[in-house]
Amino acid sequence: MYNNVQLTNHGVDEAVAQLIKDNTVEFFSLPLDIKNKVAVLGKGAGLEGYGHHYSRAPGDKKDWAESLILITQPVHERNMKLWPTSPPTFRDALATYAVEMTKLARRLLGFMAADLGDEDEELVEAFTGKRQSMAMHYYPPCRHEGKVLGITPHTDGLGLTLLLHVDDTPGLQIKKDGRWYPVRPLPGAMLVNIGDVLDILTNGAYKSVKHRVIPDAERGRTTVVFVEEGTVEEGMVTPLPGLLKQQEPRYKSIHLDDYIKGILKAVPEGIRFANTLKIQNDDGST
Ligand SMILES: O=C(O)CCC(=O)C(=O)O
Ligand SMILES: [Fe+2]
Repeated sequence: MYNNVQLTNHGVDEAVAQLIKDNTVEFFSLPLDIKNKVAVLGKGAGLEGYGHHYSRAPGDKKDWAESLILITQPVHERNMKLWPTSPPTFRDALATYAVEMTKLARRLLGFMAADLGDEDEELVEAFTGKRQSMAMHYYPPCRHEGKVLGITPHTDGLGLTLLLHVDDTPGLQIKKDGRWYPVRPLPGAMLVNIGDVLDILTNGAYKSVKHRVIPDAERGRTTVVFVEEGTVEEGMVTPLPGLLKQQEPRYKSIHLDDYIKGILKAVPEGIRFANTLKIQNDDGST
């Protein structure tokens, strides 16, 4: 069972991946006033748009990244005012990449369902037709090691995250057994990251992984991150009903809307909201 792997044989159309990489690099290289045309709308308006999204971490280290976050599916939830028109091929690149990534996510979720013995593919169903978003990040080089972080340590709050490295600059680290391990970008590879919602849906079988980004002293780093949300019927974030026929639930159920509100409040405080949903056993274990 895996919860953080790099897939090299992922079948994503190379031209489609190249197009999103090229457009992302070009976007971040544009003058600030152009990028700010799609700036985050401000407090309470959600995370969509261009800006310094993660500079809300507690502690004295500042997050050192420029990001562009957009909802890509369903189409009617796209906020086209925040979809850049420069470079001119960016919108097309985003839309075609989202379609390719939906196919890859379906295949991966199918493997996970088989692995879990989820014969009815409830896991695949949970993600079908749900909201997807993309986050493009640029981490400028930084020589002040120790003073800044590319992205503060976190687990991804939502379902399945698929990360595409645009270059081979290192920076991403994952936490395992209390230690940070660097992820070395493999050319063309897609990094699979389990988010907290997937952890909850699989009743803890697939565990979300804590990760952070450390900026490189010499080179900038660009990534393209695809995120898919998953819920069971009525928009609930809960262990899959099929799994609970044979297991006790490890997480309480919550509606996705309340879950997202919970994350937005917990993240700035450095809290993993999913932990608050864990069911304690009589002996205090989870
Ligand atoms: O850019 C990266 O390597 C990580 C980005 C990330 O953790 C995120 O978007 O949640
Ligand atoms: Fe992340």
